[in-house]
Amino acid sequence: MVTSLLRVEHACRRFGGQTALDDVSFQVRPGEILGIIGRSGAGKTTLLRCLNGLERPDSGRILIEDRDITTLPERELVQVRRRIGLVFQHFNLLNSRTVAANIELPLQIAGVPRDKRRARADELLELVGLTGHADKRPGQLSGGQKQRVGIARALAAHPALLLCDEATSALDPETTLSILDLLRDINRRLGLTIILITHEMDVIRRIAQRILVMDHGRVVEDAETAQVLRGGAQHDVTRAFLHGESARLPDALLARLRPDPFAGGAPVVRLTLDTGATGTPVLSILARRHGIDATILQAGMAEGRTHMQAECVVRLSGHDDGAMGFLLQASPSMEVLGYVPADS
Ligand SMILES: Nc1ncnc2c1ncn2[C@@H]1O[C@H](COP(=O)(O)OP(=O)(O)OP(=O)(O)O)[C@@H](O)[C@H]1O
Repeated sequence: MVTSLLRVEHACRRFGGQTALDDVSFQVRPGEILGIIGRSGAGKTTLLRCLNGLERPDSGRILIEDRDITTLPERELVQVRRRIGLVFQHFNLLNSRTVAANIELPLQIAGVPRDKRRARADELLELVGLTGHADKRPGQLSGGQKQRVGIARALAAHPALLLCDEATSALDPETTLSILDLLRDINRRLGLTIILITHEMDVIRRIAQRILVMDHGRVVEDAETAQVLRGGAQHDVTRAFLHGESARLPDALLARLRPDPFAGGAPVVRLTLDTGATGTPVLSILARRHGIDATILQAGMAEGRTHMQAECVVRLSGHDDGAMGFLLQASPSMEVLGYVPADS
């Protein structure tokens, strides 16, 4: 029985003096959604190319359904590649073909007869919400619709793994959400394993169960997304991704911020709070029950996995032993950024 759909063991890849992959190891379980995030140059593209056999690591192994693709001859590699569906940032659709013919392309290459191909394309068009668009050309579709076609094409040959390379980076925020929801739906309905390569934490936050953070060719974090969002990040790069989306703290505040508590100092904390009808009036409770005044120093909105959240940096004045416990309950990812004079 296959326990891990994909296993990367000590993969290394260098280009001249440049290390693109440095001893990369991780596993992906069947049915999992894994988000791989990293800054530009971190090694994501090289890893993706190694995963689909376009590139071979200099050393290490990559096993897909227990077959080591780093040693397979080209003919067998083609078979393993059929187990992987690719979704691209710029869709890579052929405008000379209809939507249905684009979806059928991988099946045509694999020699599947025309009537079976068309039946599969119709099935997939329904799955991605594009019934009725079969005979259009990609050029007649919106960006989000094009990506739906890209996803349908990637699914055509019943892959075991869907590799999405910055699949939403060319889309506006609303369309991004609808595509991520579609991927989550496909994962649930088909039990399909998905790997998303991205540089956006929001993408991971929204659908990935696990996060892998790459930096300078290394995996610096491999954890459950929920754990990282609760404040359990192990590495600075992960924390930078988590908070990089929120505006940088104002320089005047940074200049006053000291790392350790001091007499007359007030903590500055970053809170992520639920909004809307389900949200607790955290700051009111803090004042009424705990006698703590919270001054908002910075605030913004962030997209959570299921709903919008408010992210704010506040200075807490007053003292109450239960206050921090209460805040941690309301915002499990609460982070104490430092201390400033209480009267500042
Ligand atoms: N074919 C190549 N020849 C030379 N150097 C390369 C090649 N491919 C990648 N590199 C180098 O390897 C490192 C990792 O690059 P890679 O493209 O994998 O990173 P990335 O995380 O995908 O970045 P981006 O988000 O900008 O695409 C970089 O320093 C890059 O310059």
